[in-house]
Amino acid sequence: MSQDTTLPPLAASSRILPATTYDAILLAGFGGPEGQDDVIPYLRNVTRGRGIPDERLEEVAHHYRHFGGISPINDQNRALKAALEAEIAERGLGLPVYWGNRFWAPYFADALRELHADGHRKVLVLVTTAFSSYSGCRAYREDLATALAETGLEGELELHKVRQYFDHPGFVTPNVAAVRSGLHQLVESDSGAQPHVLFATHSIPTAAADLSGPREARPDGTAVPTGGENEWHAGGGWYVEQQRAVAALIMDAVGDEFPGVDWSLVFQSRSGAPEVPWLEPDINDAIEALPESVTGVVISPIGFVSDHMEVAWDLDNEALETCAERGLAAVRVPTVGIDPAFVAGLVDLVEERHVAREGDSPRERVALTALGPWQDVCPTDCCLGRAPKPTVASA
Ligand SMILES: CC1=C(CCC(=O)O)c2cc3nc(cc4[nH]c(cc5[nH]c(cc1n2)c(C)c5CCC(=O)O)c(CCC(=O)O)c4C)C(CCC(=O)O)=C3C
Ligand SMILES: [Fe+2]
Repeated sequence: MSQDTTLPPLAASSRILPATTYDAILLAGFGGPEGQDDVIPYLRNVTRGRGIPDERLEEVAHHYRHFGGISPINDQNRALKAALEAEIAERGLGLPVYWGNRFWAPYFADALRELHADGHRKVLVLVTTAFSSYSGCRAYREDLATALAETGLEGELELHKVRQYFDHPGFVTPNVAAVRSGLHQLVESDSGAQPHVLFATHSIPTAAADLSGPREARPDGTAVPTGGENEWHAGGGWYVEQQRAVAALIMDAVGDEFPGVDWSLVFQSRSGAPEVPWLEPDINDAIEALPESVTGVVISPIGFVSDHMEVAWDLDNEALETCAERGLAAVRVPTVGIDPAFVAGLVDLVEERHVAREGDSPRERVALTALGPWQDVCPTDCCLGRAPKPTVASA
C-alpha cells in the first residue's frame, strides 16, 4: 500500500496523549432494537431533538419490522466484545471490557455505573466508528459526558478515547481483502466483467461534512474537499477526505490483481428534510449513472464496522435491487466485523495508549495514509456545528 504523499500530516502532535495505565476498556456502540416493541422507542431515542419527519420514522421502522424488530447491531457488538476480551487475554493486558450504547440498552450510563461499581476509575473508550464526523465521533463524546453527569460520576471516572482508526491497518487490511474477494467473485462468474467499486458510507448534511474534524485547512492553505465531485469548501471536510483516502488506498492495494478498476465514494441512508443538502450521490443514483461499459459492481460499506441494519436494508435490499434492475452483477462485501485483523488492530490501538506499568513504552502508532495517525483528543470545536455540549476526550 502506498502512502498518499500529496497531503501533509495533520498537525496533531499537541493532541497526542502520553500512554498511561488504564483500568478497563469501554466498547461504545450505537445500539439497536431487539424486538418489535423496541422499534419506536429506539427511533425516538435516535432522533431526539433532530426534527426527523414522522414519515421518515415510519419508513425506518418498516426496515426493522421486516427483520422482526431486531437490529443485528447489538449481537455484533456482543461478538466484538468477546473477541476483544480473547485478544486482550492472549496479550496479558489485564483490561476488562465493558459495553454501552448511545441509543439502546445497555446505555452508556448503565456501563459507567457498572465500571464504577467494579472499582474502575480510568477507562479507555473504543468507539465503533472509524471516521471523523459529528455522528461518528463528537456525538459519542458528548453522550459519554452526558452519561457522566447523569450518573453523578463526573470526577470519579476518567474517560479517554482511542483515536479514529480509518487508516489503521486493522481497519484497512480486512477491507482490502473484502474488495479483492468481491472483484474475484465478479470476474469468476464473468471473465469479461468490467467492474466498478462503490465505496458506500453514511450520508450526512453537507454542513456537517464541512465542519467534520478539526477546523484547520491543509497546511498549504488550500481547503479540504467535501461534498460533490470537485466541490471545494473552506474549513473541515475530513469526513469525506478520510474516506476518499482509504478508498484510494484499498484500490491501490488491489491494483496488483485488478489494475485500473474505476471506483467512487457514494452515500446512503439519507434522512432529514429534503430541502437540506446532504452528501451525494446517493448510491442508487450512482448505480443508475454508471457508464454502459460497466457490467458489475462491488459494494464495500467502508463507512461502517459491522453489517448492521443500514447495510442489511439500504445495501442488501435497496442497492442490490437497483443493480438487478440495471442488469448489473453485484457483490456486497462484508464490513470488518470481527475479522481477526480488525480485532487485533483495535487492541494495537489500545496498546498505543495503555502500558502495563507507568513508564513502559507504548506500541508505535501506525497509519497508512498521510492524514494519520489521527488525534487522541479533539480540539473543542472539532465536528462542532451546533450549540456546544460538554464532551469527553477533548483538548
Ligand atoms: C455518520 C453516521 C453513522 C456512522 C457512524 C456510526 O456508526 O456511529 C451512522 C451509523 C448508524 N446509524 C444507525 C441508525 C440510524 N441513524 C439515523 C439517523 C442519522 N444517522 C446519521 C449519521 C450516521 N449514522 C445522521 C446524520 C442521521 C440523521 C439524524 C441525526 O442527525 O442524528 C436514524 C434515524 C432514522 C433515519 O433517519 O434513518 C437511525 C435509525 C445505525 C444503527 C443501525 C442498526 O440499528 O443496525 C448506525 C450504526
Ligand atoms: Fe445513522
